[in-house]
Amino acid sequence: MADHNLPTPEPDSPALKNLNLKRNYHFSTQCVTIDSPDAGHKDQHGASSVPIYQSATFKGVGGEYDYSRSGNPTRTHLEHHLAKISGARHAFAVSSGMAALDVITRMLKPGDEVVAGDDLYGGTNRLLTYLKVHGGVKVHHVDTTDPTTLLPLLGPGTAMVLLESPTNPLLKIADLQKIAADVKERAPQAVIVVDNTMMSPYLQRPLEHGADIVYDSATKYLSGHHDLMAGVIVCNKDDLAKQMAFVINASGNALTPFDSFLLLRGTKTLAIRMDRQQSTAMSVASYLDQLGFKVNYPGLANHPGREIHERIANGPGAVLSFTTGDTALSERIVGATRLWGISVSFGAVNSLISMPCVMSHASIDPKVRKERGLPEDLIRLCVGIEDPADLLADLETALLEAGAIKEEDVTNGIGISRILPGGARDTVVSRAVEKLKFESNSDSLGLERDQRRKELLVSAPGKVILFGEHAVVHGVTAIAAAVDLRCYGHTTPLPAGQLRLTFPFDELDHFDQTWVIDKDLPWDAVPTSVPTPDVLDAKLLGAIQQSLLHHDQNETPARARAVSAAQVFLYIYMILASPENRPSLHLTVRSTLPLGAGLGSSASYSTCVASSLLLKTGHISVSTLSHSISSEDAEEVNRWAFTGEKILHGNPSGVDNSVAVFGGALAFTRSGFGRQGGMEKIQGFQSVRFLLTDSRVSRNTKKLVEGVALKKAQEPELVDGVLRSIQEISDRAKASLADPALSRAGLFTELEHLIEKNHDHLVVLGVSHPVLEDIRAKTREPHGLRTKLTGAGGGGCAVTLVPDAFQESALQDVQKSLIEAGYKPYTTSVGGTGLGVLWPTESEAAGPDSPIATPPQTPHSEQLPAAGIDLKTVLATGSDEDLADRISRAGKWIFV
Ligand SMILES: Nc1ncnc2c1ncn2[C@@H]1O[C@H](COP(=O)(O)OP(=O)(O)O)[C@@H](O)[C@H]1O
Ligand SMILES: C[C@@](O)(CCOP(=O)(O)O)CC(=O)O
Repeated sequence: MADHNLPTPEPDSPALKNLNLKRNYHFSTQCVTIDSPDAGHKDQHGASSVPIYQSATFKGVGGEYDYSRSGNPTRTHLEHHLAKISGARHAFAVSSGMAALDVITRMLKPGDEVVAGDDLYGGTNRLLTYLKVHGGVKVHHVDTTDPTTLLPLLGPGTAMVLLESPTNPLLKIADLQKIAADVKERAPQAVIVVDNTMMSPYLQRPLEHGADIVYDSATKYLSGHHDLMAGVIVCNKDDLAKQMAFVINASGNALTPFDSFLLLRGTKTLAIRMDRQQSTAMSVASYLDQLGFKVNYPGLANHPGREIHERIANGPGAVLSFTTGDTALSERIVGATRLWGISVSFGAVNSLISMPCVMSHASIDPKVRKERGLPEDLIRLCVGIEDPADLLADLETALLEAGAIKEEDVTNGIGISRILPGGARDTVVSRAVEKLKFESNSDSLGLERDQRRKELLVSAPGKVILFGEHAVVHGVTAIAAAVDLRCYGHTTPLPAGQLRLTFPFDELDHFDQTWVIDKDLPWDAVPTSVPTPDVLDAKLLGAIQQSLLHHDQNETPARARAVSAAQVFLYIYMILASPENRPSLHLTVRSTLPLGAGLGSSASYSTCVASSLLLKTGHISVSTLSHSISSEDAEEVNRWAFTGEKILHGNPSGVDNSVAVFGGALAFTRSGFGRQGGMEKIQGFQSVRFLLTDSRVSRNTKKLVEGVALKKAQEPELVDGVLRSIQEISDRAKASLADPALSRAGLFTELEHLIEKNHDHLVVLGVSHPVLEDIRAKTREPHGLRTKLTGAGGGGCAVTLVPDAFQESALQDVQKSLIEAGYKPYTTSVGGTGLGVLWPTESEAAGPDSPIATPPQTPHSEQLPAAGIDLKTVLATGSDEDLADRISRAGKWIFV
C-alpha cells in the first residue's frame, strides 16, 4: 500500500517554474500545453495525448504506483496540469465537486465553527447541514456581499470560512480579497475555502487573493461537455495538501483514470470555450436588461459589486439569472425554449436553462430560500457555445410564447416590449438578432475585450547620461542610469468608437483631444503590410500630421510640444490597432520629470504610450501568474518606445528608451557602427550620489542632435577624434565602476576627471550653453564639485557628482545658491526600476488602494491608509510629490 503522503504534483508551469523565464505563456497556451511532470512520466512511446492507464494495480514493489486509488499516472498528469493552470503548488482530482468539499470539510472537528455565505450552492448547503446535525460543527450563514457581517463571527473558534463569488444563482459578489485579509487578521487559524466553479481558473484565481484552498466542480467549465463528474482542489500550503491527500487516499474518492483523461482533454479548450460563452452571456444579459427584466450578471454596469468583481476576476462568466415577477410565467418560459436545455448544472458547451428553486436548489428548505432572498420565479441561464443569434432568437421566441414580451409595430420595423402586469407598456427594443448584429459590429472581442476594459496604469523613469551623450548617436558607448523622476500613463475605457488623449499640465498646454476612431483618423494611410517599429512610415506620419494636428503659425511652444507627443500616440495606436481591434480608450499622461531638460522625458513618455497601447491591443501581457513582464514583451515595448523617440527626435540613439524600459544603469552602444551594439547592466552606479540641475532654458533635442551631425559632416576629423576620446571615457568609467580593487575615493577622483573631460568634448561639439557653464562654475567654486551637461545640452540639465565625503550641509548650500540663481536642483537617486505596470487584476495590487477601488464606505475601510485613490484626479491635480507618493502606494507594481 502506498504511503498516505501522496506525492502531489510539482508545478512545472512555464510561468511558475522559473520566474526569470524567457516567455510567460498566456493562459490559453498553458491550457493546451500538457507538460510532463518530470522525465519519469514521459510516455514510453511518446504519445501526443496522455494515455489512459486503465489499471487498478501496478506490478512490482517500491515503484511510484501500486494501486490506482492511491495514485495513477493519468491522474498525476491531470493534477500536474491543473496545478499549473491554477497557479498553485498542489492540485487534486476527485470524483465530484461535492467530493472535493467533502475532502476539505473532513478537516473539521466537533465544536469547530464555519462561517459560510447565505447564497451557496444547494449541495454545499446540504453537506454543511449534515455536518451541523451529525458532526457537531457550528455553521453560520452570512451575507458575504457585506464583509462586515463576518467580523463579529471571526474568532479563535473559527475553523473555516467558506465562500463563493459570484454566488450561484444570484451572482452576488463577495470581496474575497477583503474578507481573506479580515480572516487572516482576526482568525489566523481559519482555513479560507473558495468554491470557484462559476469562474474557473481562467477567470478567477482566489489563491492570489488570500484563499487557502480553492475547489471547482470540474463537471462544469473545466471539463465543459457534461460528460463526466469531477472535482478539483488546489492549494499552496504543503500541510493542507498533505491532510487532503491523506483523506483522498483513505476515503477512496480520487478521480478514475478514464475521467482523468476526459478532464485533461476538456481543460485544453477551457479558455476558448469560456471566451465564447462569456461573450454571448453578455449579449443575453444586456438584451434581457433592456427589456426591463431584473437581471443578475456581473457584466452589467448596474450589477452590485461589479467593481469588486472586476478587481478580483477577469470577466463576468457565462451564468446569469433573471426574474419575471411571476413563477408560473417563469415556468412557461423555461418550458418554451428549444435550444436551451432544461437541466441542472452549468459550464457545458450546450446552453441550459433552469429554475433553481425547483431544481438545483430544491434541497434548500423553501422557508430558508425565502429568508435568503432566493426568488421562486428566478430563471437561471447557463450560456454555451451555440451561435449567439440562434440562442437569442430561441429565448425571444420562448419569451413571446410564454407571454412575457409582445411584438410591437414600430416605424423602423418590428420591435418588442415586455408585457407588464395590468397591461402597462415598457420600453420597446429591437428584436434580439438585430440587436446582436449591432453589438457585434461595434465590439466583437468577447472576453478579451472584457479584460482589456479595465483601468491600467504604467510608469517609466527618466534617465541621466553620465558619459557619452551625442556621441552615442554615432555609435559610441554611453553610460546612463534611470532616475527616480518618472512619467505616468493612465488608461481608462471609453464608449465604443472613441479615443482620447490628455496631458493635464501647463507645459503641454493642457492638451485634451478626442477622436472618433473610424472617422477622424486617417486609416487609409496605414500601409497594407503592417510596418515594424524599426521603420517609420512617413506617409502615415504625414497623414496624421496633416489631417489632425494642424500646426498654425500662432501656435504656442507648449501646444507644439503637445502636438508632437500626440503624433507619437496616434502613430503607435494606428499601427497596433487592427480593423477588428480598435480599442476605445482614454490615455492621460503626466510626468514628474522636467520636460525637454535632458532627463529623457520624451523616452519615458514614449515608453508609457508604447506599453499602454501594446497592453490594450493585446500584443503583450502582464502575467498575473508569475507577476512579471517577460523580457520579450519588454523588448517589444522598447522597440515601440524607440519609434516614439524617432518621431520626437529624428535620430535618437535608443539609450533613453532602453533605460526607461529596463531601468538600472546601462552601458549602451548603438549597433551599426562597426562596434558591437547592445547594452550591458552596470553595477556599482546605484550607490553614487548626483545632483541634477535644471537650467530652465528649454531646447530641442532634435535640433541639437542634427547640429552635431552637421558638424560631423563639415569637420569629420575633429568630430571623429572627439568621438574616439568619448569612447575611451565611457570605457574607463565602466571599468572603474566594476573595479573591486579601486577605493571609493579613487573611484570619485577618476569619475571627476572623466566628467570634466567629457564636458569639454561636448563644448567642442557645440552643445553647451552659458547657463550650463554658470551651473558648472557655481558648483565648482567654492565647493569643488564637478559638473557636466547631461542629455542633449543647449540648456536643459547639468549633472554634478557628489562624492561620499561631501557634507550634507554643504550640499544644501550648493542647492541654495543654484535656486537663488533661478535654477532648479533635484537630488535624485539613480539606477532604480524601469517600466512598471499596475494591473488592476493583480491580487495585492487591488487592495483598498487599488486604482479601481471605490472610496471608503464602511467604518472599517476608513482605517486603511490612502483608500480609494482616484488616479485621474491625482494625475490632473496632484503635486509632483503627491503624485509619485500616491501612485507608488496605489497597489502592487510589476516592474520589468
Ligand atoms: N509627460 C509627457 N507627456 C506628453 N509628452 C511628453 C511628456 N514628456 C515628454 N513629452 C514629449 O517629449 C518632448 C520632450 O523631448 P526632448 O526635447 O527630447 O526632451 P527630454 O530631454 O526631456 O527627452 C516634449 O516636448 C513632448 O513632446
Ligand atoms: C543627445 C542624446 O544622446 C541624448 C538625448 O537626451 P535628452 O533627449 O536630452 O533627454 C540623443 C540620443 O542619444 O538619442
